[in-house]
Amino acid sequence: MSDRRLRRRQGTAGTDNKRRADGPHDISGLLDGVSVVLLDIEGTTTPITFVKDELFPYVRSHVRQHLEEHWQEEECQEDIAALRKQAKEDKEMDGVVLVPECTTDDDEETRKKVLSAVVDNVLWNMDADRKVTALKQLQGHMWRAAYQTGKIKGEVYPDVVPAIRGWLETGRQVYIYSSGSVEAQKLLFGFSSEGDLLELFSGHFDTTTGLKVETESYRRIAKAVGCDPANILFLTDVVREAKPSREAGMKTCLTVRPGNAPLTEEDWANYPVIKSFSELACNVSPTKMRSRGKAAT
Ligand SMILES: CSCCC(=O)C(=O)COP(=O)(O)O
Ligand SMILES: [Mg+2]
Repeated sequence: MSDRRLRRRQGTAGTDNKRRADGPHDISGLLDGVSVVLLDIEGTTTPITFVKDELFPYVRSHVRQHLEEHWQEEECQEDIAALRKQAKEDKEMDGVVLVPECTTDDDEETRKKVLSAVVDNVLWNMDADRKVTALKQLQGHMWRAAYQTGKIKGEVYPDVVPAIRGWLETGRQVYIYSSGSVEAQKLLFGFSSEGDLLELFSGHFDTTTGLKVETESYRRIAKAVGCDPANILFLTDVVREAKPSREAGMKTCLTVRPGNAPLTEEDWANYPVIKSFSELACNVSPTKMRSRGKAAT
């Protein structure tokens, strides 16, 4: 059997991302009728390596220190309570670490025991790259200090800002939908390598609206932005997110970026694919710029 047929049978694309990204793929008319562009972050606006090699390791190496320093604070206790609640829901899962009850008045021995359990619980959740709100809220709170002190700068692909500006100039709105908490999203774009980009976005959605693999989440987003799903274009690197967004009636396009998981032949056949936002850029003419506010087709 040929390599290609074998890969198709196994449902794996091998090096196809590179081969296919260099070849033709149909994205014509993708922006037609679109008045809202909804963007994923990791693997779409931002390299996966930034999340996996900078953001997540920061949490792993600072979680104990963060808990030690903020233990008495309401926000920290709320984060711990949310992790405890999530762990109870996960109690049947392999290797789950439960978080014992605690108060800020506990003796030192109890505090240390609970703190270690929280650290282990966070690491267990992160080992599985779980997208649960409790973990994402804590991560967002931890990254706050890292961004504000300049230890971390949000990475954004160079083709992202020019394309967004073109969409805005042609009367479209841009929203973010990421598993990272809304606070984490605002930090990434507020303290980005390209400066403060928050003014580009009309709003942000996270897992408090629902998981990205569930169709209902996309229906909720469409309702929240007051737009028919058919007029929303969702860009993501993950097929498990593309599928439910399409089921909800949105237009969907996959993004291929360096380091993203390879797409299968079937994915290439089923979805439009871009490797840079510049493929969806609007060349704004001076006339169109003067009539801002009108959605272009
Ligand atoms: C908002 S930055 C942190 C990204 C993150 O925590 C994550 O899980 C990535 O999720 P995405 O939905 O952007 O792929
Ligand atoms: Mg992604």
